Amino acid sequence: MSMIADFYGGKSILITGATGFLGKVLMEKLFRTSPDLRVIYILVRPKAGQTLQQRVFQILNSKINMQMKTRRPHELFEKVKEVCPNVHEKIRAISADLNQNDFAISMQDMQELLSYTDIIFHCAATVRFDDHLRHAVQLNVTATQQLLLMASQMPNLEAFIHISTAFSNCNLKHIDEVIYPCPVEPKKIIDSMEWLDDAIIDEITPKLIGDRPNTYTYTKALGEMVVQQESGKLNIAIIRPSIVGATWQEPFPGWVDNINGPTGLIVAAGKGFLRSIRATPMAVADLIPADIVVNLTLAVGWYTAVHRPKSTLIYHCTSGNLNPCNWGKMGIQVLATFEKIPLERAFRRPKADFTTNNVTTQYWNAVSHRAPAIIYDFYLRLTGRKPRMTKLMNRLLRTLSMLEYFINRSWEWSTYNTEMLMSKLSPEDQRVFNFDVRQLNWLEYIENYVLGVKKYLLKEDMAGIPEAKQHLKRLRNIHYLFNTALFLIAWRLLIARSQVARNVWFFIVSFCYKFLSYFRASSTLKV
Ligand SMILES: CCCCCCCCCCCCCCCCCCCC(=O)SCCNC(=O)CCNC(=O)[C@H](O)C(C)(C)COP(=O)(O)OP(=O)(O)OC[C@H]1O[C@@H](n2cnc3c(N)ncnc32)[C@H](O)[C@@H]1OP(=O)(O)O
Ligand SMILES: NC(=O)C1=CN([C@@H]2O[C@H](COP(=O)(O)OP(=O)(O)OC[C@H]3O[C@@H](n4cnc5c(N)ncnc54)[C@H](OP(=O)(O)O)[C@@H]3O)[C@@H](O)[C@H]2O)C=CC1
Repeated sequence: MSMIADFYGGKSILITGATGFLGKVLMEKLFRTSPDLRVIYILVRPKAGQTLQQRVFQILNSKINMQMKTRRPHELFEKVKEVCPNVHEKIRAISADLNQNDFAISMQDMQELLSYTDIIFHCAATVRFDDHLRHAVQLNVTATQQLLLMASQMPNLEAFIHISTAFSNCNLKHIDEVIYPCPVEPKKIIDSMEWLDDAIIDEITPKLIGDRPNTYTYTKALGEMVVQQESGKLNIAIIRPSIVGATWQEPFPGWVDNINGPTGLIVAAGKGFLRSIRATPMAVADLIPADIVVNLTLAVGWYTAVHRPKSTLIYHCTSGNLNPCNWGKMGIQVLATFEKIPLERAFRRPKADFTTNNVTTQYWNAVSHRAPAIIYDFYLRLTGRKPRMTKLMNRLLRTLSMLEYFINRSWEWSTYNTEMLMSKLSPEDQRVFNFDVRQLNWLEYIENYVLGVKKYLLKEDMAGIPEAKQHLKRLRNIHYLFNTALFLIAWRLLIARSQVARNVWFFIVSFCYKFLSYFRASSTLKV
């Protein structure tokens, strides 16, 4: 019997960010392992044209692939529906916007949340690297502060689990499971965001974030400080995952549904848009599968509530120190998988190289990214269609420039608390809530990741693989034709303009002619 699964039975659980990547996997695992939980409250903001019910429906139900008109196998909540057929009755969606005062939650809903919540998992955040500081502070800092205030009014609350990121202190090389203070107090930052105008905020942002690369990592660090300062009598724990990737094993290998982190680049490589990337092949690729993060989160929730550690414990959910893999190995495996299982309608053949300095990066960006996009847009214009490739390529290059910081450095995260927790679990819990990253086989994981991107994110049918391979062959022929034509044109132009080139050309032609004549003569003699 799993003690952790048992613990969540009958509980009322509040999840923020449940419509996000990690939130969905968390909810799925909770329902699958503790189908007798009382309710999961999810704070959901209404989105353009969608009611709350429609958003919940979208999480729970398989999307129909309109091209195939069939229900696709393996949607996220498929297994849950077997063990918990009334799952939709156990999700209580509460209209809430974390950017608003009191989250704009109705009085009645607030009363219900305060009275019944036993555990909080705070996953909501803005994960954009380029978010305006005001917005990033509002969501990653102020909202966390408000949620803690709410939590302090919950008489039944047993644990508050805050999801941060292993990169909140990415300005350091070695990171321990402690909170490192930022120079300016979060309260001062929150206050200043109230009265400073956008232009001044823009001006001071680089000074505030200091040696961190973006507003995301900075505000996540401030969020941790807020958690520490406002913890009061609450039982709190912080989890710091590194780069969250597709699921490893559960509920299915390779499940992923958004383009954050490496996923977007995997798609770009598979579709042939991404041809070169500025990355250090030997740098540690600290990826961590989403199901490992979720298993650790649920174990931490149990441990924090039951064992009530005296101080706020921080748990690193990283792979680098226990089972390292590097970007070089990862890139090779991604491309090898696309050889076997290509994506449909690729723009070019999947083939990408790592570059290591600014000059080669600029060169390959011009030759392999910008030039093909301009040529393709020219072709689209000629055939009366709207050009779009240059815009898409510029977006990709912007994304690459934002991710570069993370793929050209290595960090060391200590994992004492995480390993301590693992040793406290029963063998059954170690199996059901496995977060031992040492058991992960990277090559197998990456292959499943790439396959998952094709199946779950892009919703491509496996039956289309032969056609996708055919398409790649056509692209290869076009590539050879194009290169030959380019060579001939360049040569013709050179010959027209340069006496030296002409001389070289005549020398080569006469040499070939003599060579052939010699062969012809010697074969005639033999006869
Ligand atoms: C040699 C072969 C190589 C093969 C590949 C090898 C893999 C190497 C991978 C290396 C990756 C390294 C990643 C490091 C990440 C470190 C992470 C730190 C960990 C964390 O804690 S944070 C969580 C991660 N966060 C992110 O990843 C967010 C990063 N993204 C952004 O900040 C912004 O999106 C970005 C990059 C600034 C781009 O902004 P913008 O140009 O404005 O574009 P949009 O965001 O508007 O989106 C464009 C387009 O995509 C759609 N979109 C956006 N997000 C999603 C989503 N989550 N799911 C689905 N679709 C999404 C969006 O709607 C837009 O579509 P349109 O149709 O409207 O144009
Ligand atoms: N993905 C990763 O690589 C990593 C993630 N993390 C952390 O994990 C957590 C979850 O990340 P992930 O699932 O990937 O992120 P997602 O972007 O997929 O999800 C973010 C969630 O926050 C919600 N949210 C955003 N703004 C608001 C708002 N104003 N009001 C209510 N809800 C809001 C989103 O809701 P909506 O659907 O309405 O947009 C969504 O549910 C975050 O705290 C992140 O910092 C840490 C390390 C790595």
